[in-house]
Amino acid sequence: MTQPIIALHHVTKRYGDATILKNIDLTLEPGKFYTLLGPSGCGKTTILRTIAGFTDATDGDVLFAGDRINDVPANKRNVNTVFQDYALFPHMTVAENVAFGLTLKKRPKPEIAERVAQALKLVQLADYGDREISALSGGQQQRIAIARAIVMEPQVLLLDEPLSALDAKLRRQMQYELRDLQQRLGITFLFVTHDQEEALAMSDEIFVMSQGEVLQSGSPVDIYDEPINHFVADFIGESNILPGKMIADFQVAFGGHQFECADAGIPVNEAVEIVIRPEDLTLTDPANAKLTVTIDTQLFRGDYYEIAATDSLGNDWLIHSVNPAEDGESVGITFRPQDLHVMRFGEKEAEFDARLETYETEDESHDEP
Ligand SMILES: Nc1ncnc2c1ncn2[C@@H]1O[C@H](COP(=O)(O)OP(=O)(O)OP(=O)(O)O)[C@@H](O)[C@H]1O
Repeated sequence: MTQPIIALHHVTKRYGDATILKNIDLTLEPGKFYTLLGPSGCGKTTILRTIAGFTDATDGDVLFAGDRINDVPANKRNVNTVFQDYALFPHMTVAENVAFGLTLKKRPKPEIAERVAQALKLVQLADYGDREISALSGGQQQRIAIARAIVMEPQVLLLDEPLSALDAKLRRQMQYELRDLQQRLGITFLFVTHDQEEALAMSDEIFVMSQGEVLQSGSPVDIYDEPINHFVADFIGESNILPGKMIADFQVAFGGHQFECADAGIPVNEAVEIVIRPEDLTLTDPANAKLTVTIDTQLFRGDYYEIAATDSLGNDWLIHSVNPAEDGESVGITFRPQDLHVMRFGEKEAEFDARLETYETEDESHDEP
């Protein structure tokens, strides 16, 4: 593995009796786009502040390129932050704002001018240097805040909900721009959001947080397809989460029937939860179906119908279908074994990874001649 640019080892943060971060371990590799995702108050900003040096960890180590930096002051860390409210100086021009950090460092004037011009070009506002901050739109102010951070040439850029003040359309555009900028700069971004769509769209790797803990980390696809528990499944994307029981390896029961699934290593008869994404369900004739449900209601969402239904045991189902159904109609649903994902109650990420390893390795050994 590449030497991490940032690592947190067993980082805990307490304010009085309240434990805000609980034994956080995370590593960031150079040049990747990472996201801290979780509901309000789960500790995302506190992690950024700990890395930036604005907050001290109560316990644990903060490493930069392998060196412990707990005692290094914020202005000596090769890390810059873009804040949620941009924190631009309203009485300065755009160029003066972007130049601020370099001026503080007493860099020569021609160097400052060149680096400011370069940073403004990178955020596509090359001609805006003389503008007043108040004469910029929200999206432009956002880009200036980013220019002011990247002009310092940090190895790590921390972004605290930088898109939250923008309207939906501009927000989408800025998602593309930020991703593109990260790839062009080739530096590490650690982005904070509570918006799961934004996290899925932009990140190489996501850390899903709840109540001061990282519950799961992985690529957007891994986290979407194999959420570790109810919280993650529910927080990321739309899902059907049903109570079930493990019958055997690769066999699970729910909704009154047994089904083939892609999960193993769980004791027989253990109570589990099953996740199926609404887009993995297909409406079909009840005669060919795996389960029959009754349609309660449906909403037209433009490119699909979002259908709410109930099975014979009273479980609620959400189905995305390109075809509409009739309210009150009894319809069949089908799904593939690989679209079921079984979750154990209370399983931690390390246990989940270890379990997956056992049967994924077994699978490979079955493949050998
Ligand atoms: N200086 C402080 N003193 C006491 N408690 C604090 C302090 N700073 C943060 N907290 C508490 O720590 C918890 C985590 O806050 P943090 O800002 O890290 O959450 P967050 O996930 O970034 O939330 P949001 O998405 O709302 O910004 C909150 O309950 C907050 O009230």
